[in-house]
Amino acid sequence: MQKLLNEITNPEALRLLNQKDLPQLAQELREFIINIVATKEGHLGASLGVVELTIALHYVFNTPEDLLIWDVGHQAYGHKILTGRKDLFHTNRQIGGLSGFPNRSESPYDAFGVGHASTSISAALGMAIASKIKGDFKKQHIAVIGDASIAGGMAFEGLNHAGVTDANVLVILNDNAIGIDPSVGALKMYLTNVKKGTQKRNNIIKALNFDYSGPIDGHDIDAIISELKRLKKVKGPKFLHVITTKGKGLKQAEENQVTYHAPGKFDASTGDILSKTPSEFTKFQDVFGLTLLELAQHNKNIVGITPAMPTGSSLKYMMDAMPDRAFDVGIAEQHAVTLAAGMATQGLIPFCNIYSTFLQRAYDQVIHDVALQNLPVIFCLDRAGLVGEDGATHHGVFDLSYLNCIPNLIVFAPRNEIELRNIMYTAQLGLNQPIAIRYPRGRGFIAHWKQPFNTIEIGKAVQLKTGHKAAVLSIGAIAKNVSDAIDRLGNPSDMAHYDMRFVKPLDETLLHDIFKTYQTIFTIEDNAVKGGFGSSILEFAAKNNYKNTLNVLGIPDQFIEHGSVTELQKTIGLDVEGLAKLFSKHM
Ligand SMILES: Cc1ncc(C[n+]2csc(CCOP(=O)(O)OP(=O)(O)O)c2C)c(N)n1
Ligand SMILES: CC(=O)[C@@H](O)[C@H](O)COP(=O)(O)O
Ligand SMILES: [Mg+2]
Repeated sequence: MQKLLNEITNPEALRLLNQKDLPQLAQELREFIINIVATKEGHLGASLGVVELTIALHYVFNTPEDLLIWDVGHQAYGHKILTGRKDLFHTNRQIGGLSGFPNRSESPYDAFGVGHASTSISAALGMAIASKIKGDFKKQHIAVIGDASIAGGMAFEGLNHAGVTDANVLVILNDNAIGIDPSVGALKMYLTNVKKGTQKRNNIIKALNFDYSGPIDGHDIDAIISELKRLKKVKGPKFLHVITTKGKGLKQAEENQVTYHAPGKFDASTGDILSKTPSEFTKFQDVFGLTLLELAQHNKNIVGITPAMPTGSSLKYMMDAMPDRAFDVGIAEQHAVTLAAGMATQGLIPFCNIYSTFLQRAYDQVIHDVALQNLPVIFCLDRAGLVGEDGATHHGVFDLSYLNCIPNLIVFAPRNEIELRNIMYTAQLGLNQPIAIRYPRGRGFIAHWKQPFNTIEIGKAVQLKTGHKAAVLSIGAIAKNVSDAIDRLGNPSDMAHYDMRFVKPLDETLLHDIFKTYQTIFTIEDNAVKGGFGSSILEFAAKNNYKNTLNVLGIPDQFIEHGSVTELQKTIGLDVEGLAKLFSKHM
């Protein structure tokens, strides 16, 4: 029974509550989050950990006038529920429903759109400076940032700037000593020492000119409220260090914080994760992780790098087996890329695994530190294409475009697990240039993917199917939808299908054949249509004066929201049925 929570339709109603009732509200809010996430899925541990902090923030500050920014935003479920979205919360992360992250178009209480880590301090500082310029000295600007996210470069840059301003900004460090995987690095050690009381002097936050307070117990609502009230009156940059437990209130989530970061469906009363229907297929991530380990066992120069995603990327297999050769560098994509570049100068073979969406952070490093020096770094871009429920902030739909224009870089997309294995094998044999290998989130299509290795010839495409009337050129794992769509045609033998494999270099010899053979050509990619694979084919056609009918399909020039991958593909015509319909129109 959510007696108190049911009355809280917005934070104004919350502020009318008696402070002594807030622990009861915290309990109800936790239960509400657990009940919905248990069936609808989503991020769990982070939101459970900040229930008291969330209530205290909205109780003390005058949101939405005061601006509250949640770093990453995966911990903001309580915030959403208290700010008028309780009745819609069951639609969280579903198509047409609430976004899993704060989003300015969703609510005036979401002061800044988030999803990628370490942005909150810069954004809050920007808002605080804007308020000052506008002569508003009452407004508060608050960034809540986790212990893993504060180690990201941008967060340091924000602190460094804020410390020399008199901007009215409050940074709250929500320190639960874990990211998705355990936090890493010297800063984590520093924070541990602060908590143990062994780091009383040389406070690095004070040294950056912040009014520092804490650490305080982030589950003690009265303590947080009293400190927030004090800080509200302090001018200039302030920093509050709060200690919380990720997963607080659900035993399993507290004990197994990595799994319960985003546990999938679970039993709300017991906390036990519900078993999924077993699949004969393996995740691309595990194919990557297990293949890398296998290769590293034979090639001593191989090293692995992940910025804070050892479990998600499956680099953990190598980290467990070879801790000296596999590195979790924390939320530090830029560092990860240049670290790989440095290693490559010394003859190591770095497999730098970064989610496609997060590599956007390290674009200059890819160009300036890797490609310009032609260093043979092997980028493995995980979560390429549509990722599903995480939505617009996380879809990996720009990589082919942003990599396509970089000289020296090979760009490859495996259509299945065996191709992923073989390109990893080929790359570690020794390329004289960098390569980016992009593959999707989730399971592949081949049960027996662990086949003996074969070398892939760089720049060589393959024909998957012959045809009489038209040709489809696909890149990457979307090939599966294309094959299934062709199978549904009245006359499948009309359509030829080529897996082009490489966006760079293109297999121009084969392309000439294709353009001379088929009047109608489709290009299909799960990347933005602008600047990606299809654009390269259009350029090829223009350069060679081909006048064929070209249909370029991919992610349209808009941000795609959240929903299951299949649903999202349907909305943009990349699903099997949509492709089949389109093909048949041209037959
Ligand atoms: C730039 C970037 N890299 C990686 C991620 C993936 N990611 C999401 S949450 C998270 C861990 C955040 O940990 P922390 O800041 O401590 O917050 P907590 O989950 O503990 O509340 C990571 C690595 C991301 N969102 N953005
Ligand atoms: C909040 C965040 O950025 C991550 O938790 C992300 O949701 C991970 O996505 P995967 O589930 O695809 O690893
Ligand atoms: Mg944390």
